[in-house]
Amino acid sequence: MTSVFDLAPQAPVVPVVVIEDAADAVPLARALVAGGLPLIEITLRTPAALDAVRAVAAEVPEAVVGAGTVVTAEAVAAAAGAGARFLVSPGWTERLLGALGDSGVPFLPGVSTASEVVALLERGVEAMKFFPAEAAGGVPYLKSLAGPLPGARFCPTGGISAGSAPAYLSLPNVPCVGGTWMLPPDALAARDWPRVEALAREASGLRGAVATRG
Ligand SMILES: O=C(O)C(=O)C[C@H](O)[C@H](O)COP(=O)(O)O
Repeated sequence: MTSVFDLAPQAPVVPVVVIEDAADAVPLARALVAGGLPLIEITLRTPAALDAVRAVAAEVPEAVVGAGTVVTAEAVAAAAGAGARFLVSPGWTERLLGALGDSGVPFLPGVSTASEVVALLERGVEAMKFFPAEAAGGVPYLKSLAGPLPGARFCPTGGISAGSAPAYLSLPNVPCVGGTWMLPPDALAARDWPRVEALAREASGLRGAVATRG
């Protein structure tokens, strides 16, 4: 199955969106895409989330929209039905993993310990979300996993900022990071899409910053 990491390999950052009004989804997604962040995770934390996924899938073809906070088998079916092209969960259980695998949609189950990583590798899953990234050990933790578990690749998410993202992106086992810093609540409340686009553009340049730093 296609890995989430192959859906938009040029995008170093996955914006994690919490949406209150589905009508905001399309302009918000367009701003993120224009800023260079086509991979967009809409969390299933609000009643508007599935409509938002549906709208972006239908109206913003340049975006690769996914669903986050997918914690039940029922949510897997709902998100896939709404057109989510990838699914993200903060954790996993056997039942959830079974539903994710059966959906045919690329997914990132969340892990925060070495044992969980081993358990997923044992089940043939190599793409994972590292959550909550900063609270669970951050860059030193992921650096420590790279030696014994080089097959696992992570999208760290949780507490990451524009300042801390480059250190994550410099790790060999981190193709991208997730975060909300390009979506400040006041900009969303004001529907300030140009500001979101500018912050997205800054975020999309972060891998370049890592590369030039060597
Ligand atoms: O909703 C989910 O499924 C989650 O796992 C939580 C999100 O990844 C974090 O809420 C990211 O938010 P920041 O910490 O602001 O970057």
